[in-house]
Amino acid sequence: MKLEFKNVTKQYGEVNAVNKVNCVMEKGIYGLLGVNGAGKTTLMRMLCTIVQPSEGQILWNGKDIWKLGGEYREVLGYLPQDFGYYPDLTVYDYMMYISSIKGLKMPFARKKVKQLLNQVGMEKFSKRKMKNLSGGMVRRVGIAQAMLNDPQILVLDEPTAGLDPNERIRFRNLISELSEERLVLLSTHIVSDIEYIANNIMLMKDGELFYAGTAEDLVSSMKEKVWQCNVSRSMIDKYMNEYLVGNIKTTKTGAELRIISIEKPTEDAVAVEKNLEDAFLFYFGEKSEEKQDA
Ligand SMILES: Nc1ncnc2c1ncn2[C@@H]1O[C@H](COP(=O)(O)OP(=O)(O)OP(=O)(O)O)[C@@H](O)[C@H]1O
Repeated sequence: MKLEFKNVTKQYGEVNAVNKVNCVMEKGIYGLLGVNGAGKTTLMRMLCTIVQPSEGQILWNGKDIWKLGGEYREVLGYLPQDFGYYPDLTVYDYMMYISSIKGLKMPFARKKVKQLLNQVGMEKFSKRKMKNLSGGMVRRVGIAQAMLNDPQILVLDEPTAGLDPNERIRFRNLISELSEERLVLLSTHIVSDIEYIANNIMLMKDGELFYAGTAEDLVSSMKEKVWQCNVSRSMIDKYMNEYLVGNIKTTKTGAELRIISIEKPTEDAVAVEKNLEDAFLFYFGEKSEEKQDA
């Protein structure tokens, strides 16, 4: 399986929502990270043939996805960000309804719906109306419906939006479980959603894909070191203004700061291992001074 973006651009008036994206994707989990408005949804909508690129091509095993049409949609599963459903349908009826839209035959659909609801932990709620589900439950049904055709490409647009920390963990495990023999593209602006499950990280900013590769390579591409140091309360603002500061943990006397910097910020600062969160802050973040200036 091979999915290829060739110079893919989407313009909305003056805005380049997606700008000349080039990349090749194969089996595995791809975490698409970017702040709001970076172009993630537009990129995914093009991949799902909902929006047509203004320029460029998306190829599935060497063929243009628009030319493949229905044949391509058969291998695709999509959970949109604004996942719409019929509130009065029960979970089971909703799944059966989507099965019929996807052209699944009745006996097979019944079996598949049962199996998927079981897999996403929703079988015991199959008689509950969609409108009476929690946000996390709705998302789980959303994933199950995207899996009905056993897709080779599974596209999940911010599947963890609005979920609590426990549900996020459950989701990570579920996505990891579902990723076998598939290409999963998952967008988020929360690093921990993908830190442990994605083999590949893609970073988007202002419509451009400016990094695609492993998390390890991304982290080591940062020349800066990550330091941990303790500062007194009165000095916190000074460090916040001078450095790129990640975590701030208040202590009895002041705060423990996680600072990204080439030089050692304080005499007793200790260099610590860099992680994906640091890299994300480094490539997307800004010093609080810059925030104030903006
Ligand atoms: N239908 C549209 N018409 C006009 N502009 C659009 C349209 N869809 C997206 N845009 C613009 O394109 C840019 C990228 O939007 P997109 O929704 O793809 O970003 P995103 O990374 O998915 O953000 P979010 O996480 O907030 O969904 C934004 O500037 C947005 O305002």
